[in-house]
Amino acid sequence: QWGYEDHNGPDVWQDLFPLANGDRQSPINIITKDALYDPSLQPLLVDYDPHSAKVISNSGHTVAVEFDDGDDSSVVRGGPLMGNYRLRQLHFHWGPSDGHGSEHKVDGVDYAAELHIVHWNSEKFSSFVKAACAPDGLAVLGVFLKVGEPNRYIEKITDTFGAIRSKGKQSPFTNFDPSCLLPASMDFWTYPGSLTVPPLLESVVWTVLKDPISISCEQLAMFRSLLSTKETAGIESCCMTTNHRPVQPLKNRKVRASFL
Ligand SMILES: NS(=O)(=O)c1cccc(NC(=O)NCCCCO)c1
Ligand SMILES: [Zn+2]
Repeated sequence: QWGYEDHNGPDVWQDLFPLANGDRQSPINIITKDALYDPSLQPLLVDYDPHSAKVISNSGHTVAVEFDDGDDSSVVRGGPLMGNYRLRQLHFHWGPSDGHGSEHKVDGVDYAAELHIVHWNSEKFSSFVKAACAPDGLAVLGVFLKVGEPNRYIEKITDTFGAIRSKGKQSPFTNFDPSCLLPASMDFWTYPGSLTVPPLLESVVWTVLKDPISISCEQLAMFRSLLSTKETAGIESCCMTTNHRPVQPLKNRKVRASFL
């Protein structure tokens, strides 16, 4: 099973997942001076129904809030996107210390963590799984987390950790609108990329917000206290201390900016 340790981590994912060395892999280092301002980019518009939120789960690789994607109650549109993309799940990536943990970088700088809000193209496809195999099938909104003040909305997520400590655990989680985890500005960079976890499918239109949201170091420590092992693991249980993929080659891609 793939993971983030030496024996099963990002450096050996290519053994089982050949796309690891593909032409549009994520994450990347966003070099701001090379980003092209594109005035034709529309504003990114999110419209989420808090009742779409269903469960929060420990997948063993991250903690994810899963949404009911049976209709277009919660969507993102605009920006570089053609049509509606339906909200599916959100999850986080972090590192072993506060100094790094984001997946994307900005001018070589890491943030402490990164939130991914995952959507799929419900205009062209009938399911997430089908959309995940198409070049414009998924839209992931990336939000950087910077260590600072405690975040009262992240607190709603960390409050559930006692019930989902080990891999495979789930807990009801509703009445949650992910807009509360977005910064004041919706300025973004966008580029064509991939899932940052196996199978690394090259089906993601990435939009990475320029401004971070805050998270406290205590809240970050709670993410690292989640377990990547099942409850039955007993004494061999281990903490989810890191789950971020290193940056990948830009190759023949352009990053566009929605702002000057
Ligand atoms: N990291 S990411 O590129 O945003 C990305 C995009 C789409 C799916 C995923 N990850 C998954 O689907 N993981 C399956 C388990 C997560 C829900 O428990 C990650
Ligand atoms: Zn992710």
